[in-house]
Amino acid sequence: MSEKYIISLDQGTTSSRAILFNHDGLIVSVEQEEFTQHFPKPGWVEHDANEIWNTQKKVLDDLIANNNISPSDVAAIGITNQRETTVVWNKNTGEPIHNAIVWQDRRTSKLCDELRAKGHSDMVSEKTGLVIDAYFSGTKINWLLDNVEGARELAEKGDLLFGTMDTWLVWKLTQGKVHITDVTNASRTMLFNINTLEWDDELLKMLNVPRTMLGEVKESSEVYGETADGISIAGIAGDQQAALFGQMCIDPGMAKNTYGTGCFLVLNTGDEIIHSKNNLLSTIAWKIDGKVTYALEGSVFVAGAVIQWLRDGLQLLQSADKSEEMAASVEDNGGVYFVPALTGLGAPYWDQYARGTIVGITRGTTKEHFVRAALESIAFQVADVVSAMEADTGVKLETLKVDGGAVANNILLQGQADFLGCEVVRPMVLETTALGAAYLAGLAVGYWESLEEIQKQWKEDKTFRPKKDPGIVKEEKRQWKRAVERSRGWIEI
Ligand SMILES: Nc1ncnc2c1ncn2[C@@H]1O[C@H](COP(=O)(O)OP(=O)(O)O)[C@@H](O)[C@H]1O
Ligand SMILES: O=P(O)(O)OC[C@H](O)CO
Repeated sequence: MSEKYIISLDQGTTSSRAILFNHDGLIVSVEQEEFTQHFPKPGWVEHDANEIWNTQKKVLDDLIANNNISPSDVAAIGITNQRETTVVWNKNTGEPIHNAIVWQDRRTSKLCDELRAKGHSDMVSEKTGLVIDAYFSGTKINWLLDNVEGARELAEKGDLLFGTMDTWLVWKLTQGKVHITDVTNASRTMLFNINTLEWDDELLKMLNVPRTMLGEVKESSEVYGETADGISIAGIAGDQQAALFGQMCIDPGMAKNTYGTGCFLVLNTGDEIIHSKNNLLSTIAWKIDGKVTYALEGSVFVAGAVIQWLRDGLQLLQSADKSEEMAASVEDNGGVYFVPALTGLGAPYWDQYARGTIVGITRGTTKEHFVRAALESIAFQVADVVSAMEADTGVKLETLKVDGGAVANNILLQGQADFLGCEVVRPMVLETTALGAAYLAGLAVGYWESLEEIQKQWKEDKTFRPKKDPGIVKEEKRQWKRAVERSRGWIEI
């Protein structure tokens, strides 16, 4: 293969990035642009899809220009994206009919309550692997069609298209020629049957979404089309699935957790769909060469975001990385427990009416205790998800591979190993999400020959092992559970 590089486009919740990888799976260069977060009402979160496209295009162009490479040096582009975030656009004009509704947005909570009350939960869970929640795309599309003037008529006429961010980017990159998604993103819409691998008529009817709005569902590693300058777009996966692949969790029983804005713990369950009895999600990890791999996922909505809030909201921290030093300066949390249910609680509680709660404050509490409690809250939430997973699979987790912006924090990862009672392993390349998409694209075009070849590229940076007295851990977990109970159902319906 004469081409030297693969490019990953990582369209995240807060920024668009383009990353250049070489054949060793190492990062050559990164470009990143943040974009605007819109909060039009409490609990609502929107992005301007045109701004997302413009930032994504800019970082791609800058990456190529700043590294003095030409498109012909690039074997393929892989796309990975924030999942569930929903954009609807007019296929004739190419213009979105409204801002994209972001995965964190809670505006459709009431509709979800109604769907549950009508008894749809079991059917949705059986078909999609999901719980009924405002998190997923389906109710967001329904909201857009019912609340944007004229939208329903246009949709019925077949003029509107729906996409998650992968779909939107492919459509833009191919100048409106290709309207597709991949199985991983489709599996987060609440419209896709993960058993039959098709959009599902009963779900479409339940949410009143015309089938003409939906793109064709593709595998995660194949050529979907090409950019204006002739680069093949050859890999797509939602960011958490891409991270699972980038961490090379390719065998059943392997798990990774990504600590970003939220935390997403994903366990490879092979060709088996495990229907969780403990409020986790079944989802598609990837489909490659006709073979589907499934996963079990625990999604925690607020993780690194709690540190961001201490920094920007409370101005208690100068920077996110200062949290490590501050937390290390106290022996323990001083009895303070912080439940960061700032946008409700995700797995395993799924309480959209929970809100942030801090308990155990005394005259002796300092800001360092607050910071320590905030970091511990991330690790406690992950431990809750792991307990649910172990209950579902009957297997004790022995190793958790970790990645994401917050894993720079050693106190967090040591706390995680203590609360889980298992090894927590941080890899050398932390950009596992982008790497996963690069691998998917590179495999499709023969840039990498096989999984065996890329498996050798994964390297460990550091392993954290449990150190804390198990008796103390047990007591701290008990206190955490009490704090969670106090945060639940806070918003009155
Ligand atoms: N050293 C640190 N300790 C704790 N949290 C951190 C640290 N560095 C970054 N973070 C948190 O990690 C998040 C950024 O991680 P990133 O993976 O870039 O997130 P995302 O992809 O969700 O935008 C932020 O919420 C930030 O507060
Ligand atoms: O953009 P991130 O990394 O916060 O990930 C968002 C998730 O895909 C939401 O499900």
